[in-house]
Amino acid sequence: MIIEVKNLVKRYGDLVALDHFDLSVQEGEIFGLLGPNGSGKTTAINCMLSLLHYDRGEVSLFGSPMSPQNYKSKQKIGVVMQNVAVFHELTVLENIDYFCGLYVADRKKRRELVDEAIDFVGLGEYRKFLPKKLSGGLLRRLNIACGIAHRPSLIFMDEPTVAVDPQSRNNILEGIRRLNAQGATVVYTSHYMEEVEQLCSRIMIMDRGRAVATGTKEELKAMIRTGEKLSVELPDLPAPVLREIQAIDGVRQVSYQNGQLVAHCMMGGHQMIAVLDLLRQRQLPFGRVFSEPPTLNDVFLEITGKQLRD
Ligand SMILES: Nc1ncnc2c1ncn2[C@@H]1O[C@H](COP(=O)(O)OP(=O)(O)OP(=O)(O)O)[C@@H](O)[C@H]1O
Repeated sequence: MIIEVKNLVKRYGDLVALDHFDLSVQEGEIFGLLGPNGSGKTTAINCMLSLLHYDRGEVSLFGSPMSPQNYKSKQKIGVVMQNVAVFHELTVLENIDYFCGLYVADRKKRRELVDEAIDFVGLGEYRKFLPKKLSGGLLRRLNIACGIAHRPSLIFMDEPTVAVDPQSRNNILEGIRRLNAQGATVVYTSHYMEEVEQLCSRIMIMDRGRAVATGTKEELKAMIRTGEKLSVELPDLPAPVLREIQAIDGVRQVSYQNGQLVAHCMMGGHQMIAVLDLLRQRQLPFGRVFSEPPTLNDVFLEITGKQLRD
């Protein structure tokens, strides 16, 4: 295991930010920490990095205990924090060179690494720009370049796509995939479930400082009873027929609003044919039909009783 966290407890006064938190990450993974605001993702990362004191528990990185003095491990780690942390007096190139210089003393080698990092995040035409001249998305890309230029083998990224434009978001996500393909293990926090689903090989869903479920997205979705969500466009649906649909085996919950029937179904059933057959038998014409698999929000909702997004 490249990361092994056991029984971590972190309190801020009376608030328990991490509540007996365990985590194992294997080399080569893109591991997602998914949870709503305040669930403890940033605190978990800061504890793993020894940036925060914790009350209890153990953190081991690269097979050895992590501590503020463990410089051997620190050299192999890249960190992209939630808040952009760059020097506003330095240009794009100077910023990346500065952060890379904390790890790589050799100037020639550093020049190569900095150039690679600039290409990597697509900031080639902005090398001489000061950060204040960059858009929010470009600034985030600079933040990433500063965190990864020294070619770390373990990268922590804390919500790197918050408030960025779609082009920069795609650039960032694609970049993370490439870093991973080049051998880096990535721990990625987000409260965007779609992003985590697309990117991560395994996901931990967090709530109130605890891991509520961990697995691949398929494993997580198999943990719940919620199955597909069926939507059928139809101009009219009398209430008695709606009740008949509700009574179909495997249909959990139905609603009809603005010409759209929505049926939430149980996992493992095939209720679409039964629902459409019933509409046909009742001579109710319908238009487009959609079927959506359960989302990680459904997983979160079923386990915690709350929506992932507040
Ligand atoms: N320095 C601090 N002092 C007191 N409470 C804190 C401090 N930092 C975090 N907290 C609290 O600890 C809990 C976990 O916060 P944390 O920032 O780790 O969550 P998060 O999942 O990263 O949230 P976000 O998505 O908003 O970054 C929250 O209730 C937060 O208010």
